[in-house]
Amino acid sequence: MSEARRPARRSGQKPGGHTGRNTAPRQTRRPTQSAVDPARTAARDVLRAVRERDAYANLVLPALLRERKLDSRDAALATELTYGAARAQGLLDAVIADAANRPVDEIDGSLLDVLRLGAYQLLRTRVAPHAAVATSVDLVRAEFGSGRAGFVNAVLRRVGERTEDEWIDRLAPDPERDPVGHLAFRYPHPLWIAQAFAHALGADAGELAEVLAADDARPIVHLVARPGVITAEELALVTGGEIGPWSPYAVHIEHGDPGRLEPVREGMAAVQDEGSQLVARALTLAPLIGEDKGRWLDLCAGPGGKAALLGALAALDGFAVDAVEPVEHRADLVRKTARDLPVTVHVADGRDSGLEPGYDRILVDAPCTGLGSLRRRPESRWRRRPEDVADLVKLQKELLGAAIGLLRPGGVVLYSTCSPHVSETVAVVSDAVRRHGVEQLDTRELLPGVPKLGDGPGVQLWTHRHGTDAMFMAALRKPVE
Ligand SMILES: C[S@@+](CC[C@H](N)C(=O)[O-])C[C@H]1O[C@@H](n2cnc3c(N)ncnc32)[C@H](O)[C@@H]1O
Repeated sequence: MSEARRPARRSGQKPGGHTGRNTAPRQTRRPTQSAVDPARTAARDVLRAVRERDAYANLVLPALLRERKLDSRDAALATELTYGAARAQGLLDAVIADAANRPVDEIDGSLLDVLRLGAYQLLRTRVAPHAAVATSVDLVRAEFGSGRAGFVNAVLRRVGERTEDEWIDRLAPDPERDPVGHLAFRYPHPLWIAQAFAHALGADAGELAEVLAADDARPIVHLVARPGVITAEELALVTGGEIGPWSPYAVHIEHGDPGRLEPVREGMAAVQDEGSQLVARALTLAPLIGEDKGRWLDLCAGPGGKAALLGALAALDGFAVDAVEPVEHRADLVRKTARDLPVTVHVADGRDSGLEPGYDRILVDAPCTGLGSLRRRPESRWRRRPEDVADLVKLQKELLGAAIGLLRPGGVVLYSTCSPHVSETVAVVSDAVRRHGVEQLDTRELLPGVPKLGDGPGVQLWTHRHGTDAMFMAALRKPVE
């Protein structure tokens, strides 16, 4: 068995046990785990949790940084390395496989995590190459001993022999013959996702590089100022943030933990992507036939960001919102998020909620692949599978059909996804129009002042154009007989 394939020794065992064939040069320095760089140790541990337990890096990392009390410099480095390596995994793996002369699935996972971190530093950061290699070798030596450290040392030295562009020239598909494949390699995304984006862009497929690059940019935090409680101007003043360009409730903050901001702790504001704010607002602006009697429904409500914004807007007019969520702990999150608002939470399947029909306005913010918010969830692009789409589309169609059944004649349903995949967006909407005879409204008119919304009638937001998640939305009105 090669060093690279040797099963990981359980953590907690002392380093220095039998390591089998040792192909590495003799090493005299044996760092202990505690002596190894805390930022890189944290990054390695998060990548391991993502790989072994399907954990979410953006949940595990902040908890781990708090628990280990990393200072702000180490915390920033750990964050950059973890998220950067998680996002770039496809490119890093191709380079590592070439440098190691074997497929990455033949490399022990614990070593692969460190190789990904090391390769990321070598190719995509200004960390000095000797530091990138030495710290990676130290991580492995402290845990597994010199044999495996020698393997990591050799592979990373080979990785460092070329720049990122040189590796792309060597390994990426030819840009003339396979332009989408080339871009998917250069701006690391699975090919099927790059193809789905190109399809959704249609005539604007020339923007694909910008779409993919936007997923790699560090997202800034968007806050929503709760209507009727605080204005965006006041929130920007209190937080030192910038007023968002499109939603009247949005404030952007570049730095800091939003959970520590007083308006967030007091429930006057919350973290919410500006695109999500536009979705909730669009529902409230849609023209009904007949009077709005103030019966609103959010059919897929968890964790409750849009339900809370709808609730706050409903409260201004003395209206009320029902919120449906089948997953108990997510229903709890809705209750928490929308506390003090006229929002009633129902734990139920939206396809068969048992609610009384006759709603004026319904939001179907359907479960989806989430391909529109990959920048916020670093590892998710590598976890999603194209096979996921068909099951989600079936559920999306059923939920939209159920919502139309709950609308009163002249009422409006707003269908939205945090995905631009056309099977989840325009195809679901066309199916509903065909099957249920609803009228498609020009959704662009429900986002006043927002530019570049395409040909309609649905709206596709794009991160590279609008700075929001790539939300899709379409407003459908039930005809009056
Ligand atoms: C995209 S999320 C909604 C996000 C939410 N609107 C917000 O702004 O916080 C989709 C939600 O639909 C829920 N869901 C899944 N299956 C459902 C079903 N059959 N009926 C209703 N909701 C469902 C999921 O649990 C998830 O909480």
